Amino acid sequence: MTAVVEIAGLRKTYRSLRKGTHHALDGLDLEVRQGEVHGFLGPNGCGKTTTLRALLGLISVDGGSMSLFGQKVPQRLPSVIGRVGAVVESPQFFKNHTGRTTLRLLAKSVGLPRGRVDEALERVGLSTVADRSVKGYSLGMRQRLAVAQALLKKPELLVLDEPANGLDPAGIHEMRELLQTLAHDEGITVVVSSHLLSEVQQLADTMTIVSAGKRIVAGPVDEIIASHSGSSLRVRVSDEDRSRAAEAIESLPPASVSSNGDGSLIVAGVDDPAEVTRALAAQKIYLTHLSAESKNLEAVFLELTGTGSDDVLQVGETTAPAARTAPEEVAQ
Ligand SMILES: Nc1ncnc2c1ncn2[C@@H]1O[C@H](COP(=O)(O)OP(=O)(O)OP(=O)(O)O)[C@@H](O)[C@H]1O
Repeated sequence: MTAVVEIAGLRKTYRSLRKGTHHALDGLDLEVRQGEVHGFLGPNGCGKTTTLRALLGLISVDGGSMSLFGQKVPQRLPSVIGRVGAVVESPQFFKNHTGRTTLRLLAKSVGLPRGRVDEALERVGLSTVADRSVKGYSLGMRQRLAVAQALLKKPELLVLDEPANGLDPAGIHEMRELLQTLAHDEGITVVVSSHLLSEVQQLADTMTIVSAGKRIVAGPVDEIIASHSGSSLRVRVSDEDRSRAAEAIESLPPASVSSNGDGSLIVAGVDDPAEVTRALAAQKIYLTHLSAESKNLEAVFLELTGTGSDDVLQVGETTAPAARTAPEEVAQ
């Protein structure tokens, strides 16, 4: 499949008197293939927005190369930008206008036929509320209106920066369904940045995990999780049997046993739980609990990026990242 987005070795340095030199992008690579939903995942401040803004020609970079549909960016951006729909800044709307008027004005300003408006409203599921003023829209409806705005020009690539930010679970679900439909039914390539681990896990086909301006890993979401997740077993026995149980399990090479805060034994290196039950039964130790533990994307993400729980929101959390006081960009 053709690469729709190709970024190699991207560098962006910010300098300010107060904070000194900061490498927002430190040789970042990103590749997105046609027709996939690609999750661009990383903790707050790792460089996602900077990358997307650079790709869309909104900021300059200091090094590296970028292309869209095989055309060098920013040099050839004018020849391909018509194929890209993007929402990278928080969408601002005139609140007294209806959804339909908002899109009509936009379509008119860029010379698009009026018929596109109804089509776009239909695709994002806003047709029935199109004649209500935007001030009565929920955040999820506004996000969908922003996507409709990006869809007006019938893009082949849709770039969305944190589209789930601030949405409630129902809004996140709707956004996910919309983006998957656009990608899988209509063949639009979708790039979504996110710090919401569960969201990428549920939404994307492929992903790039970024930390401190660098790509840490990229590939199909399932493969990344599978290749980084080691399964383990959680075993519980009575308190008096616990140390004998640990010894019995450790006699099964290459098993290793560690204690968990709740009194369970966590066993790694044993694929077949029956081996554990056999080893314990041979010592006349009987289980009160046995279960398989598997790592989710959050555990993989924390392991790969080396980020602590202070740096990254937890699975399912939908709060917007804390506001940042960004020093002024200094021309390079
Ligand atoms: N205009 C600017 N001037 C100085 N530093 C900036 C500027 N814009 C971004 N940065 C810094 O560059 C780094 C990357 O920021 P960026 O917004 O790309 O991160 P992000 O991954 O999108 O995070 P978030 O999800 O919090 O927006 C951060 O440390 C940020 O403080």
